[in-house]
Parts: sequence; C-alpha cells; structure tokens
Amino acid sequence: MIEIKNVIKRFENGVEVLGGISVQIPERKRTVLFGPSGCGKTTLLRILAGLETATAGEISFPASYKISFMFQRDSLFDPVCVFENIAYGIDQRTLCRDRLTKRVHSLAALVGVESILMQKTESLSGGQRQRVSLARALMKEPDLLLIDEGFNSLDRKTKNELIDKLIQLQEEKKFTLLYVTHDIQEARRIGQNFIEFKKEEATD
Ligand SMILES: Nc1ncnc2c1ncn2[C@@H]1O[C@H](COP(=O)(O)OP(=O)(O)OP(=O)(O)O)[C@@H](O)[C@H]1O
Repeated sequence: MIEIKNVIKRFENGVEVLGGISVQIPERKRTVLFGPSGCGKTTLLRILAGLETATAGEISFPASYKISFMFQRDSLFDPVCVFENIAYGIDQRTLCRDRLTKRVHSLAALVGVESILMQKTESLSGGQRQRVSLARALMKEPDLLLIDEGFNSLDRKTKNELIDKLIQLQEEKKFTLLYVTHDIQEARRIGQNFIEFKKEEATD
C-alpha cells in the first residue's frame, strides 16, 4: 500500500494545494485519480516521482520502488532518435546491448513505433511522442507508473488501443499504476480503484 498522509504543498508564490489529503493507493492495481482542475493532481504525482517535495505530511512506499512517469509535457530529448529516447536512463552496465536492443524493439512494437526507431523525436507528431514516452516509462520496468493525462494527443480509437496495451502489460507485470485523467471513458476503461479529490482541496 502506498500511504499518503496529510500532504500539503505550498509553492514559493504562496499557492497552497492538496489541503492535507490522506489517501491509500493499493499496490499492483490500476488507480485513477480525478478532481477539479488546479486541485493538485499533477503536484501529487510530481511529489511521488521525487520532482517536488511536500511541504507537510508523509508519503510512504517501499524504498526499493522503481518509479517511472509520463507527464502531459513530455521530456523526450529531441536531438537523438526514438531508440535512444526509449533506452534513455537504462544503465547499460546492468543490461547488455543485445538485451537492451531486444527490449526497446519489443516495447516499440507494443506501442506502435517500431518503424520509426531511427527517427529523431523532433520530427514526431504529438501522438507519436506520447507512444515513445510510454515505451520509455515502461523500459525501466517500474514498480510504480505515474501517468498524467498521458494520451491526450491521440484520437479515441488509438487511445483505446494504447490503453488496452497498457492494461495488458499491467496485468502481466503487476506494477502499480496511478493515472490522472478528466476523461470519464478512459477512467472507466483503466480503473480498478478510483480516488476523487474534493473541491475543498482546490484553490481555484
Ligand atoms: N511550480 C509552481 N509554482 C507555483 N504554483 C504552482 C506550481 N505548480 C503548480 N502550481 C499551482 O498549483 C495548483 C495545482 O496545480 P496542478 O497542476 O497540480 O493541478 P491539477 O489538479 O493537476 O490541474 P489540471 O487538472 O488542470 O492539470 C495550480 O493553481 C497551479 O497553478
């Protein structure tokens, strides 16, 4: 269980979000996080990812947890190709080049970017960038995968296809998924567990 207890985030400009929330996220399940715009969903994911620190409260999960994330604004490195972007962050001392190549190819096939592996990411469409970002996030074999409105640039049919693949992989690997979305259809498709932030936690 990932325990989030009494968490508050106060930014330097005085904006305060999360309102001391306490929630539990079951491990090895797919949890969907809902809530009004501005209530702090992205902020909570950034805290879990270690990109922000909470001003108050506690978050606990196993110290050995590997965490991957996929945010609305991707962090692809445009001067290099899709292959290198997917492989980014993998320690090549622990995984030989052959196995790394195999894993990149299999994930690229899963998300549908195998034919563009040698293209630089600067030339990709928004939807292709999201597919590459998902493959990169999965490459790390995370225990916890955080996705913040990750598939917004995709049309409904493609979105559903990719979501079904994500679900299939989550069923196989049993990582914990925390998924933020405003899209009710997407939420229903993905979620096994739902957390709704209340209005009081919003500042606007
Ligand atoms: N680095 C920052 N400095 C100051 N304020 C910030 C910072 N990051 C976020 N905020 C503010 O905190 C509030 C919560 O933002 P956050 O992005 O976490 O909300 P959200 O629930 O994910 O919203 P949305 O559903 O619109 O994506 C917003 O008012 C935002 O402007």
